[in-house]
Amino acid sequence: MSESRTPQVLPTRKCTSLLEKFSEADVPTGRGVLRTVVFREKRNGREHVALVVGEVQGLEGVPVRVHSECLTSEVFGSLKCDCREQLDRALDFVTQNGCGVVLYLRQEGRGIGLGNKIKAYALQSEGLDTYEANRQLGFPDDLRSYDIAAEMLRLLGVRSVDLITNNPLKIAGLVEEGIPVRRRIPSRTEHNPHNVGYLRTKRERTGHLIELFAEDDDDTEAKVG
Ligand SMILES: Nc1nc2c(ncn2[C@@H]2O[C@H](COP(=O)(O)OP(=O)(O)OP(=O)(O)O)[C@@H](O)[C@H]2O)c(=O)[nH]1
Ligand SMILES: [Zn+2]
Repeated sequence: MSESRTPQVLPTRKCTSLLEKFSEADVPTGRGVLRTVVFREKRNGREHVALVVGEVQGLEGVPVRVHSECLTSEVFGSLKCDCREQLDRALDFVTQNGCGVVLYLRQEGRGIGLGNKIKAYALQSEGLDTYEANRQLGFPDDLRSYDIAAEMLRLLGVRSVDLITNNPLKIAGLVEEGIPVRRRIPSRTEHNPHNVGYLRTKRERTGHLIELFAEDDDDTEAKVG
């Protein structure tokens, strides 16, 4: 009797490439030089940025922040969220560490875009929370995907990451896209009267590991901030 040859099911990932590496230069900043690498999405020309410190090619456990664009806080100083502070603290961490990557993804408003985020803010001023406002506009809670981030990391030669985040879905998203997450580095920011409700909602509704109050402190892990 001939040997049965049941095909083995192997883990797969998309073979198609979503991105091209478009340009690269050293940019001096107050924190030091950031190697600024721009990737372009082939399907729509959208540009995403990797800010690289040190030599990360072929390394395991590279400190990485996967950051989503937030024009309102990062450029205009909005106090409604903690995005700008998270970005600043991640840049502090990778520059002080001498090695790491901050990916700046053009996924404004958790992927719904700036105009829709401002529509969501208008609904929030009527009493809806951040997720209810998204739903009212016909969007899911979070429209982001991590395929672009994963491909950027692969193109940079990063083998596994220590992810700077409080968002468990971000960890799961990267792992699903084939990037091993060795551990989480918590990102701690200050809350204010304008963002405390938003942070609390993220903690309660989507399990964000946000330390809001002194009793949440756990000094056993490395932290950003
Ligand atoms: N739709 C919507 N997007 C928001 C709102 N507030 C902030 N954002 C967006 O949320 C995104 C924040 O993303 P991240 O900085 O990755 O934060 P996160 O998903 O909470 O995860 P970590 O910061 O990694 O813990 C940015 O794109 C902001 O523009 C809001 O009320 N509604
Ligand atoms: Zn924000």
